[in-house]
Amino acid sequence: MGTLIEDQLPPKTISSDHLVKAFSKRINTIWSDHLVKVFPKRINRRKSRGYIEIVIKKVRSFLLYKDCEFVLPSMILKDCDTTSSFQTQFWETHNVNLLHIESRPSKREATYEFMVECESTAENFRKASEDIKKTSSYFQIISRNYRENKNAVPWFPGKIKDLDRFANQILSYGSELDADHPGFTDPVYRERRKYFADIAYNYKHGQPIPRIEYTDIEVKTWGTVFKNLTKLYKTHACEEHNRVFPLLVENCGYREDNIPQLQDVSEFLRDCTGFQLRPVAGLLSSRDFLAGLAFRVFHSTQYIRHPSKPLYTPEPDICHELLGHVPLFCDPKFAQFSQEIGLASLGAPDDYIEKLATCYWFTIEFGLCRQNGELKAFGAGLLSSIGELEYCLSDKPEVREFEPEKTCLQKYPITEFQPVYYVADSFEEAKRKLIQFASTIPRQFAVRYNPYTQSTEILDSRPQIHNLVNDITNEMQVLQDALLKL
Ligand SMILES: C[C@H](O)[C@H](O)[C@H]1CNc2nc(N)[nH]c(=O)c2N1
Ligand SMILES: N[C@@H](Cc1ccccc1)C(=O)O
Ligand SMILES: [Fe+2]
Repeated sequence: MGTLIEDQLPPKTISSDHLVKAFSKRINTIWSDHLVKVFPKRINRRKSRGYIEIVIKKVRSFLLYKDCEFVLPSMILKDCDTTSSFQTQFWETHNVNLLHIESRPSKREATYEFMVECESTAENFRKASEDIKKTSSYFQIISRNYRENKNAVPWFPGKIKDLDRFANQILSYGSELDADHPGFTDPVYRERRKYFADIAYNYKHGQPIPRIEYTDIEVKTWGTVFKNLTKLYKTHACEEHNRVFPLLVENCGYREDNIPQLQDVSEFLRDCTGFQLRPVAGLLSSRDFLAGLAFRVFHSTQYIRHPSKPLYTPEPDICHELLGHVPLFCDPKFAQFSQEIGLASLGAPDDYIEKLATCYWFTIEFGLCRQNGELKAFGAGLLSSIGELEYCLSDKPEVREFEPEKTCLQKYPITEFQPVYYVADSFEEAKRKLIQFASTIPRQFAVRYNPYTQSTEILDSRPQIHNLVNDITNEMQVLQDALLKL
């Protein structure tokens, strides 16, 4: 992965164009970025105008990149209230490099809130933050570097667009195959994987997902998987999967001789539950992957498994995403359950991320459920693997009740059939248990997803909670109205 980024580093003489690129890469790639939220205590309310004019002293150019303003170090703030200009100088004297500063009307107090993005050594940052905390009425550090800073909340996306930052944080790039991968020695396959990885790497939120002309070999592989799996679904898949599948055939081109396009599927999903797909170049960390779910965004691969092993693949591929995951994300209760796992993960400590990832594994990937007294598969890893779909409902594996407190500790293999499966009574029941479990995660605030602004909100003040009460009261009104008219 490293090379991809280094290739784009600026040459020795720097044009402003190159700087823009370098800065955007830094924002995306340096994990030590700190996002600090500060309330200046003595803000002059009449004077503050909700924005900051920036004059850069030593470097003349003011850089604008997409919707972000990247501010060079050694700058001062002019023509805004004295508090924030004090603060900027303050960061400077502490040798903290400002990358981005933003002011917004606060949702917590009748004042403005400053979001400051900066980088520095851990020691300088600690000193500066201790000092600034004294002059602030609200102070929070949200950092990628949370392991070095015990006061920091692990960084998580605030706006849906922030998911663009995951693209270059993948654990393995799509074209880097392990030696035991069936496509490892196939140069044509590797080239193709690079092609897909690059599409995902360059994808930005809001763009349509590029359409793919799949090769004959790829379509044939899909056909084999599709034909064999659809035979099994009636007896092995849960009701929800069987209910939705015909709609995907009807609306999204699910056919033996056609690999559906992610864009078409994503649009259909949005109509069903508001879920959407986003292409991904490789494996994401559990933290990033789960955070996507909080926004009802599912990171999907676009390539297909190697033709030599159509019935089993050691990693997710388009068969797994489209045949395993998509049908269930069309189900409202399942969608809610999935988002709930995502929301619980935001800002959670590492050990809890692992526990949630394990719950994800034994439900969304490999879960079973009880329907009309029979066991059925709802996990996507089962619904996309002919071998494992039959195996999981045989009498060979061990089956236990889904109990997040216990399930979250279970170790599991990734490249072979699961020795243990967990059963949920219904998605609603699983969600209820999970919310209960999530309330044990140590976190100083509640998080809520605002679908209107497609952003996550940290709820840690009275005004925000009042707003929530207000929203719910409106909903209650609708409920009451509906009940009266029944
Ligand atoms: C959340 C859990 O760790 C899960 O296995 C995730 C990890 N990262 C991933 N990344 C991608 N691209 N696709 C996936 O299905 C997953 N699964
Ligand atoms: N084994 C699954 C793919 C998969 C791999 C890893 C995790 C989840 C799913 C299949 O063959 O379809
Ligand atoms: Fe999956």
